[in-house]
This record gives sequence, C-alpha cells and structure tokens, in this order.
Amino acid sequence: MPIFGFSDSLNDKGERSLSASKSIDAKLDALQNIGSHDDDGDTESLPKMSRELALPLMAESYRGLLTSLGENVTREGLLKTPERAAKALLFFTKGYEEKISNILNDAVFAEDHQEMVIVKDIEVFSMCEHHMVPFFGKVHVGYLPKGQVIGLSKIARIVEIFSRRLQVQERLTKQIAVALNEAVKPSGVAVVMECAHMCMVMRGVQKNNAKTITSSVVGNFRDDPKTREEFLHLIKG
Ligand SMILES: Nc1nc2c(ncn2[C@@H]2O[C@H](COP(=O)(O)OP(=O)(O)OP(=O)(O)O)[C@@H](O)[C@H]2O)c(=O)[nH]1
Ligand SMILES: [Zn+2]
Repeated sequence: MPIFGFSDSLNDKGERSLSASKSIDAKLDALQNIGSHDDDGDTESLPKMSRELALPLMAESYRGLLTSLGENVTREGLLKTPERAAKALLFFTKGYEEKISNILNDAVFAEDHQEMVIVKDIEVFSMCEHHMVPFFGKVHVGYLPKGQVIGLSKIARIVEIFSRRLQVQERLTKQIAVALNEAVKPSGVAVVMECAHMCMVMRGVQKNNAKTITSSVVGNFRDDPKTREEFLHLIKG
C-alpha cells in the first residue's frame, strides 16, 4: 500500500468518487505540512524523499486530468501514464530539491585571475509558471573574479537548480546572477538568456520564431559600459 494509497479511489470504469476527492483534499493538506517553496528559491528546499512522497497524489491528479480529457485511464496504453507523468514532472522541477550551498562543495577557490570568465551556450530547460509548459534555450554567464574563481561546472549546476522549477525567464536570469555573485563575490556578474516559450508557440499567440532575451548585470557589468560591451562581444563570437 503506498503511503498516500489511492488504489481504492477509482471505480472499475476509472472514475473518481466524491469520497475519493475528499480524501485527496485531506492528503493535499498533509503534503502542505511537508514543506513549501518560495519565490527566492534558495531559502527553502524540499528533500527528494519528501517530494517522492507526493508521487501517488500527483499520479492521481494526472488520472483525473486524463479522465477530464475523455480518456479511459484503464486502457492499456494509459495504465502507467499517470505515474510516468508524475515522475516526469518531478524531474522537470527537481531544482526544488537542491540548494546552491549543497552543490558548491569546495569548488570556489583562490586564484589570481582578474580577467573576465564566461561560460556560454549553457542549455536551459524550464517550465513557465503561468501555463506549466516548457520554455528553453541557452544562457551565457560571465563574471570578473576578485581573488577567487568557481569550478566551471558549478555555473551550469546553478543554472540547473533555478531552471528546474516553475519560473518566469526574468526571475530565472536574476537568480543565476545573484547566486553566482554571492558564491564568488566577484567584481561583477552578467547573465544573458535567450529562450523560446512554448506557451507562445504551441498555443496562445502562436509565434513560432519569437525569442525572449533577458539579462541581469551586477557590479562592474552594470557600472562600466566597456565591460558590458566586452561581455556582449564575447558571447556573440
Ligand atoms: N514576462 C514573462 N511573461 C511570461 C513568461 N512566460 C509566460 N509569460 C506570459 O505570461 C502571460 C500570462 O498572461 P494571461 O493573459 O494571464 O494568460 P493567457 O490568457 O494564457 O495569455 P496568452 O498567452 O496571451 O494567451 C502571457 O503574456 C505569457 O506570454 C516569462 O517567463 N516572462
Ligand atoms: Zn507560459
């Protein structure tokens, strides 16, 4: 029996009963006590185990969605779909499980290098918080070291932590810049992100080629136009 066992919540036509809906509400309340996320991202993180406790509830929600679409959730092709979809959604939002402090390890270290460091073309896959559909593209991250540098892979890991959540592109861009700035305490940080939003492509206004570009600059990149230009020149190259 799963922790939030729902095996009894469907009748043999795959329909949900009223009492099952009530018990889902109770289980939702119970889950609320496990933890919650806030907009800033790194102040709270939900341990992986707590999120996995939600799997049966999420699967049940997907069963409800499929039924609402007029689908028969007991047909063979859909039998495992609610659980698969729930696991996929947990993966798409796995950034909630992680904190920046946990991924840095000892990978911020002293180095006498003052010149610009850029990691460009980092792939981003995120989920728009308005429609819960993907937006994706790439991000370029630069910083000006001031006595210490960060392991290059950690920059991509910072991107993963914030992108694998429900997001808006502007907030995601800024969270990356702020996190890097706090981790390395450099003279400046610049982040430029370019994404296609499926909510503007597959539905709604349906503009296939529209790209959204956002930036966030801190320190020297904000104060010195030449530094900013150098960064923009290097990411275009
Ligand atoms: N600024 C910003 N807007 C976003 C992002 N992702 C989605 N949106 C927008 O969120 C808005 C939500 O607008 P609403 O009018 O409430 O929703 P809607 O009726 O589905 O809007 P349409 O997409 O225009 O059909 C839309 O304009 C989306 O394009 C993002 O990352 N940043
Ligand atoms: Zn959207």
